[in-house]
Amino acid sequence: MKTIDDLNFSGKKALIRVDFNVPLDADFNITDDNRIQGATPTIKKILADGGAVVLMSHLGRPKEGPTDKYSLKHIVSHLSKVLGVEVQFANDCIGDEAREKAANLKPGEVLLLENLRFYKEEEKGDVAFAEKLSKLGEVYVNDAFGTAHRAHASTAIVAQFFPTAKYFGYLMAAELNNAEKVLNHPNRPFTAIMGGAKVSDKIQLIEALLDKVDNLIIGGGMAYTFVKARGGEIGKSLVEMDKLDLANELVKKAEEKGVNLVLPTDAQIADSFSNDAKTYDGPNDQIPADLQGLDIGNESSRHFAEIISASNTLLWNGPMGVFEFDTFARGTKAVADAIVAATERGAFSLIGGGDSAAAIAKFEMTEHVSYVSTGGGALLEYMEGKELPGVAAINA
Ligand SMILES: Nc1ncnc2c1ncn2[C@@H]1O[C@H](COP(=O)(O)OP(=O)(O)O)[C@@H](O)[C@H]1O
Ligand SMILES: O=C(OP(=O)(O)O)[C@H](O)COP(=O)(O)O
Repeated sequence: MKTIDDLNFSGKKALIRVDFNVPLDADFNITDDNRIQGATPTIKKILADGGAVVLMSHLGRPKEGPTDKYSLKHIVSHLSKVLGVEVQFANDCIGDEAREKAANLKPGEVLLLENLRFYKEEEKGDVAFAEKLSKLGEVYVNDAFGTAHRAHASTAIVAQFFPTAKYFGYLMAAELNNAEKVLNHPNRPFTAIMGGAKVSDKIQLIEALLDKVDNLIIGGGMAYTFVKARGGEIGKSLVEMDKLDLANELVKKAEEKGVNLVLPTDAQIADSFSNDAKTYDGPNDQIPADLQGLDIGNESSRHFAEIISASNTLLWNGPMGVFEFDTFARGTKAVADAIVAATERGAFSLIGGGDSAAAIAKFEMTEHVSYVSTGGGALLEYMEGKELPGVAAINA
């Protein structure tokens, strides 16, 4: 893997694709800067070498052209603080201003370009647009793991203009190494814990994992589709009626492959989708018609924790319940606690997926697991065995 360690950036201008698609509140404060922190070592190494840095990113999914809401100018002051450098900003990612500011950049200086997605050419992977971007640096670095599953102008196409001067940043390298370690060199037993809302989002990952894991724990909203498929009564719980056969097939496949597929047995049953709901723990296949399961029950939490405790590699994707409400965060917290305890006695734990990372952050456990991925969709696609365009473009 060609990383930025293979080059001394002294006197060089690096064009770095980062993923600064960070969550902002109504006052444009960054609510989670994991992705900015993640790209910092790459930027600092290049500056320390005596190089200059031009940063490019998208923010959100702007529909039509420049909008204040999606401007990257909102992150400049925070980024300056994190880097300890006064970051310059270009109000457009291409054009005269960007060109001049990039041309005048001195060693040790950093320029951030405006949101790439203000041009539809970015997502279309337009070659002419990529070429314009390529003029802003002499070396191309991709450190945008969170966007590596997109074949966009700045993540993939631009690399062709740097045939001998394209490198992976440290974040990209760390993400790929950790994902690879879990997938291909896990210490056993290897347990995957899947949760979240929908089976349909995770189906390919579940199938791919059946060839890799010893235990596959399924919790969260998606577990009810499995319970329903077995003929259980799940009340108003989340279900995908068109995925019942698929759920049964997955259970059968797991049996054939000798994978221990573990479903919850009880649920925290609620009378409404709210933090103030009245709740009780009961069997998740006997939920009254007007009620719904919004978390796994305590019996399931204990069972999941036992399996996690006995594991040496852990992959967690998706919460066990509606953890955004404290009332339904108990199961997710129990799983997080078990993962932290296993990590402390030497297991390797990889946390992926936007909501699992948010849950770990909410419980202030980010420092107590082995690795929290900055990728949601990108990590899932990598784990499913797909080639990521952002990775392929550097390796080409
Ligand atoms: N039992 C449940 N009923 C309804 N929603 C649930 C349930 N369990 C989890 N969820 C919701 O699933 C969402 C996360 O799903 P998903 O996006 O698939 O996870 P991730 O982003 O980690 O991949 C969370 O917002 C959570 O509230
Ligand atoms: O937030 C992102 O991905 P994620 O929602 O899968 O974590 C990336 O920045 C990619 O954004 P996109 O899904 O709009 O291409």
